[in-house]
Amino acid sequence: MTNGSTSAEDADPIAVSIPPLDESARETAQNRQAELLKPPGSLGRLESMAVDIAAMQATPTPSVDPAVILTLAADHGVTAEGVSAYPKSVTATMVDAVAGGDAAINALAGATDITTHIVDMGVDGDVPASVIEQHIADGTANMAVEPAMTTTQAREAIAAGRALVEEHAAEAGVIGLGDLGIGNTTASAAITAALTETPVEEVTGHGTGIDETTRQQKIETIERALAVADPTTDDPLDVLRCVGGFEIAGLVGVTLAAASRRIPVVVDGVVTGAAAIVAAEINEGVNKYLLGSHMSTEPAHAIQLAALDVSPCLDYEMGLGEGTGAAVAIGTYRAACRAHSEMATFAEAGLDSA
Ligand SMILES: Cc1cc2ncn([C@H]3O[C@H](COP(=O)(O)O)[C@@H](O)[C@H]3O)c2cc1C
Ligand SMILES: O=C(O)c1cccnc1
Repeated sequence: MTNGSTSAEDADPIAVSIPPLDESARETAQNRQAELLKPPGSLGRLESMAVDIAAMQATPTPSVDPAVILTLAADHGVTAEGVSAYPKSVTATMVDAVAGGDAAINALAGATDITTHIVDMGVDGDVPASVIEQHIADGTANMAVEPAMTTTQAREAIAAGRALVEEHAAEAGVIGLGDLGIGNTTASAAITAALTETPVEEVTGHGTGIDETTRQQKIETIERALAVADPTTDDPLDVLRCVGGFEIAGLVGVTLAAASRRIPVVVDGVVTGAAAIVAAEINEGVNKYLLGSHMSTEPAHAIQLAALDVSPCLDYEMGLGEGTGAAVAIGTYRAACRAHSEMATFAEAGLDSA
């Protein structure tokens, strides 16, 4: 069951119109950068970050505020194959912790003035009433045995993600993507292998800390899943249905809806990266609205970012998810936008620029 979707989304949740970047706003912002009270180029990539956001938001004075992170949670049937260092029940426990303000995402988003929302897309267990409910089912099926979800469920989850943006982040300056779901680095690696045509061995990491023997089991599980369901690799919705997750599908919907509203989307780690490559395959216009955050320790992440042509703005050897990398990066994007909008020009300071 899902809720909050409009009849238009029910008709075709993947059909969105994504506007082109505003090149005139980019040019105005670029010119302003050249006039600010600093040697041209001396704020390095902070300058291009602000200019890129100006083109996305169609304004010469870009701002990340109000910044919102949507952390979508769901369970994965593939945990039955022993692919994670933690039991499936930890997903519900972590949703509880996020709702109570006790998780890493709460601390990091609090430190960077970001509003967070936690969403149940398909948790197999009880969650507190304060969690936003977009529950599709009690976790996906085991992808190593059968497709993770039905096409109807994949579409419902995408529609739910779109509804989340409309209902909770329509006025956001930026939206950061976050995930929770034991087993979801397996789904993410499988999606990445299929859509980027990369050998499973190269995209499969240690997730929450599995040893090398278990990683080999994870590789074998993903290879079996891709052989069992045999998704059409040039059909992103089919790949999502066969080896995805409800939170990943929801994040696809969030990304499509944000891009259609000119809201920049800050990709977090490997799970949100998997959602981003699905969204970009559904509609290539998405690419222009993606902002990198960090470089995850999971090997699929670098492959995803290269496929998306997105650069991370930091590398702190993080590999957690929840939106934690996005939270830290949004602090940097905010700094970039504030320098751009708040600094005086040489003329305002009564100085010649050269
Ligand atoms: C306590 C805890 C907090 C987390 N926060 C995010 N994840 C991350 O790790 C999980 C995916 O890794 P795997 O595929 O190896 O299961 C997801 O829940 C993801 O959000 C966590 C994992 C744990 C254990
Ligand atoms: O990069 C991530 O998003 C990640 C890495 C390990 C576990 N969960 C998420």
